[in-house]
Amino acid sequence: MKIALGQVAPIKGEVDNNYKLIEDTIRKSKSKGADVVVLPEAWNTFYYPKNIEELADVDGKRSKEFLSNISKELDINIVGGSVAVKEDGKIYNRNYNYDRNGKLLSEYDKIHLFSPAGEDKLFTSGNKYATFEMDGVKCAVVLCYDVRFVERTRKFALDGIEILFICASWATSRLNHWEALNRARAIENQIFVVGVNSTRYKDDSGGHSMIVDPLGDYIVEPYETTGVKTAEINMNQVKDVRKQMNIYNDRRSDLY
Ligand SMILES: NC(=O)CCC(=O)C(=O)O
Repeated sequence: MKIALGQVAPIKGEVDNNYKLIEDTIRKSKSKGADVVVLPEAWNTFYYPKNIEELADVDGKRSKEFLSNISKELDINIVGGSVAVKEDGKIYNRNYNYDRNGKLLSEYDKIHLFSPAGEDKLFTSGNKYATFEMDGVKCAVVLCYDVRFVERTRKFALDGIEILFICASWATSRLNHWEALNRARAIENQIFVVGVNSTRYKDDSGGHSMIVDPLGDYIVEPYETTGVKTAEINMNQVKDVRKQMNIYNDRRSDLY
């Protein structure tokens, strides 16, 4: 599976420009031969303009139409990061994922809202997660702060996921946490982790997107420059790693 990391810099409040940016990112990913492109968090409005209520996508209509049409046109899977969506008078930080035929694979609303930045005052948190199968591989997504809550990823792993996508708008000042958490989730669950963070100098979103293999080694090292990077992952590696050391067989679930 060839994965494209959509490490881009959405502009706060400039929704139309951000759609164009994301369209270019998806087209560039396709031109590099990617099977899947992964987008960052909150790419329609960025994180967060004061008039978010006006700018949020009503019922996710525009985002869904856009992602569905372009995934089908280009024959590419899209892990859609997230968009601000307004529904029944509430705002959600929502993830949509599409397959290469334009079919919605799953959606979820960010569960743990980032209270240090007041996200919990603007948004309503979700209350369900979903796994999905993409080109025959079981996957799940967590949005940014959600990755800190270790039990959630463990449950996905127990459910059989082999790739965790982490879509973020993560501050430069905590990139040490970002890198450690991406690698930890890979090592402790023996899965691939694909982390995509936006870059935005002024709003301090620090890039360092990466792909980590089930041993915790980098397939794509965290990088700073804005732009798409691609790499192939070999799904057999999950089985190979678990043949050498299988933490699932050795777990003491009777104790925790
Ligand atoms: N957008 C977010 O959820 C930010 C999370 C973050 O920066 C963190 O340190 O956690």
